[in-house]
Amino acid sequence: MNIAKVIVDVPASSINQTFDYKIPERFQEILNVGMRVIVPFGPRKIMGFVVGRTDESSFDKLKEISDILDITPVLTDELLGLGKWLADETLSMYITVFQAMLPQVLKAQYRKELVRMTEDSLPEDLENFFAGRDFVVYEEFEAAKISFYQLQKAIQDGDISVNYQVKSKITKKHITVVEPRIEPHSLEEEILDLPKIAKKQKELLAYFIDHPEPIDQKILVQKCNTSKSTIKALVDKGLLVTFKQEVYRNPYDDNAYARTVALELTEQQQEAIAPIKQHIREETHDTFLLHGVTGSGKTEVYLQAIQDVIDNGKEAIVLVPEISLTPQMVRRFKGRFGSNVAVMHSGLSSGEKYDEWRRIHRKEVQVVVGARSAIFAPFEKIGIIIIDEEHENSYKQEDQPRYHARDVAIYRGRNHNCPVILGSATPTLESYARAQKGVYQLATLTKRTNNSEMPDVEIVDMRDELHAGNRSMFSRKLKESIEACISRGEQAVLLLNRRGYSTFVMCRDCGHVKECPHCDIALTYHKNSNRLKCHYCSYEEPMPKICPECNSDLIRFFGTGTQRIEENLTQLIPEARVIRMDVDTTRRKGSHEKLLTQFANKEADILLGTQMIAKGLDFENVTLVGVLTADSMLHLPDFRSSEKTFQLLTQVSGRAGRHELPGEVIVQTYTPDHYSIQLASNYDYTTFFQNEMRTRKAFQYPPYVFLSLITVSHPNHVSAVQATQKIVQLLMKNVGEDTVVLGPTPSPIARMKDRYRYQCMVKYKNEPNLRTLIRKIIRQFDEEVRKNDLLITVDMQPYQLM
Ligand SMILES: Nc1ncnc2c1ncn2[C@@H]1O[C@H](COP(=O)(O)OP(=O)(O)OP(=O)(O)O)[C@@H](O)[C@H]1O
Ligand SMILES: [Zn+2]
Ligand SMILES: [Zn+2]
Repeated sequence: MNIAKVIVDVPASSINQTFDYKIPERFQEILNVGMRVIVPFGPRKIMGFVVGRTDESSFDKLKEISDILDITPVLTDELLGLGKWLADETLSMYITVFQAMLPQVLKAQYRKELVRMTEDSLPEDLENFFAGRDFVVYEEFEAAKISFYQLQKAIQDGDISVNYQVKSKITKKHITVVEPRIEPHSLEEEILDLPKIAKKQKELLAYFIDHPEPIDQKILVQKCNTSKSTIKALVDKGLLVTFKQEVYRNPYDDNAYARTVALELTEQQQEAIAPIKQHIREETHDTFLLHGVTGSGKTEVYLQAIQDVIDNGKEAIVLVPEISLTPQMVRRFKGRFGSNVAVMHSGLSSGEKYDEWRRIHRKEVQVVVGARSAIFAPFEKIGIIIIDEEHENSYKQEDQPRYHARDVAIYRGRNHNCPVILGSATPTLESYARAQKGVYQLATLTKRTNNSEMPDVEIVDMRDELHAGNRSMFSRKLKESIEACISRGEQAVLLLNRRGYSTFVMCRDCGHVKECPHCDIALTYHKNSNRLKCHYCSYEEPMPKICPECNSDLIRFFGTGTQRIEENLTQLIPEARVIRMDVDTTRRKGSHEKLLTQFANKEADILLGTQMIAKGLDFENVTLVGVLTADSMLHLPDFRSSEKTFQLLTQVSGRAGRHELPGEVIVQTYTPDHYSIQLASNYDYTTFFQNEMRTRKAFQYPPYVFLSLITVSHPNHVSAVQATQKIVQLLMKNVGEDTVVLGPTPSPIARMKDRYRYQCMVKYKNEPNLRTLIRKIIRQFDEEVRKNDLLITVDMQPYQLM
């Protein structure tokens, strides 16, 4: 078995296969499948994953593996198999999938360097540049402003060569630890021997008499109010020693969480958990849909199921939406399982993420709570997989590989013979339909744990407000309720459903709207900088003073950004203290948590924010929830817009009156009769499901059919249309009768970053060879993709149709 099969780090469809390499003698014993290696590939050295070992190769002149990057495999056999399946399923490259399974720091970085190959003199510029050195990093050449042509020629002549160095980004954290070198009783003598003026040194030694154990130098300096130089002086005298120790970066102080114990389950919870526990015990796979109203105690069910898994010696993966990985959520898991929990989400630094991953990899924890990519946790004895708020869009990755965490969860659940739980107050139509058909097991929690009523929802028709002469964003009813709420000393949450709305700039005279010159989308006004920005390509320009079309000075911004709402709010109710939460105020690391903590500490009366405030928050003093524009999402070109509206309204309503105090919800809308608004206000999921299923059936959308979306983009309009047209034709010729191929149609955002975008949509019920077919079709465009800047992306389960 001296040949390794390697997937190399070249994300190109023509290279999406294994390559054979000889395993040199010195690596024979240690090289294992799942390790990362460095291999020569063409003129350079690159990273690759070993996916197999074999004795034979159909090639006779094999190159050798240059180096091994890992000591233990980073991908288990199960993950390698999963990666292969996932790449096929989502039409992605193997390398892209493997890298998606690992923390960012394990992706290799390549450094180019120039190597002098000759003793003869080089052209003057280059000679000066090398200045007697044998190697120079490539960036230096770029900075040196020497003609590239000269370098090219020297490379052709063999005087200089380009070397690719693979550098891993891994950094481990070390601390300096201090401990006494001699026995405590001898320390006493030493103290007496020290000169009188060495007071600080004496104090420090005295500390070690009582605490002889090693201590982090930083903590020691703080604790003893001493300095590094004092420590050093004692080290020099041979009384103390310091050494470096590797530590994990743990962003959470595990001791800071008060331990909780299992609550006595309500009857409904018991009924829901019984079959799950049975599967844990019997080690069998099944998928459960836990449909429970907000506040019905789904999380407690998860916690107790996980406890069983831990007692069984197995491991648990819990996925929560990125946004709800709030301190509250972390506290609930760390509170129950302490340091047995690793947490993975994008708010951590890449070093912290790597350390949390290593704790999982080394099996030092049994539970991981994380966002989407935690589904790839390298556990080997998984006993349960839980996806909380399973309806959340963030479980679908909108980038290669375009996978849905739910599919991965079920695949791994089968591999490990363990139950998978999907939990939500508003399950996706897809999941609920599967539960109805018996593909998933349905468990329902209809009551809140404290039996408190769901808060009353009042719908306010904003057209009536206009007729009554109220042109503000706040209805009279909402204003009154906010004032009453504040005067009772309670708190309010206001949701601005911003998608589809933003602050665009329009000329009042001629109606001209400022658009991005590179994308077909209006520019957004940013007040802080008084500039217009594009959210798709980061283009920006200063806010114009006059209209570029008609020179009128009546150019103004419109729309309803959170910033403007905040201003209106403070004008309307000056005594209100407001915390605003949106992408702008939560950009900095930790700011999300900080704002929530302030709100929890009652430092504000109102929490105003976008979607990110709708989920998972549990504040006992919140009694009023206001939705400013319930319908702003309804009119997006997306067949899921009603479903998303229903979900959002239900989730945000669930934030009010969760504890002793009764809650109230006010929903402002211009379309009060729309069924998703009406039914959400009655918490009527079942009727919503039935209605929406009828619509989906009539228009042939999921879950009645499957969709595949192919998007083609090119800087030239005609090229984009033509390529899409060709794809459509090739598909039509080869699919079954019942399959519908739509297109070419311009994407809803028809131009982005100066590229024209067209799409082709396939709707099908049964098309077993579709993936192979699409792969084959795309291969026909390989050349155009490589040379002509054509871009084709395929999404086998599209959620974003833009
Ligand atoms: N069996 C129980 N007895 C008493 N209190 C409980 C019980 N189960 C859960 N709770 C409490 O009820 C509250 C709501 O529960 P939890 O947050 O788990 O609900 P949820 O269904 O996850 O809600 P949401 O979907 O709104 O996040 C929590 O404060 C929780 O501690
Ligand atoms: Zn104008
Ligand atoms: Zn743009």
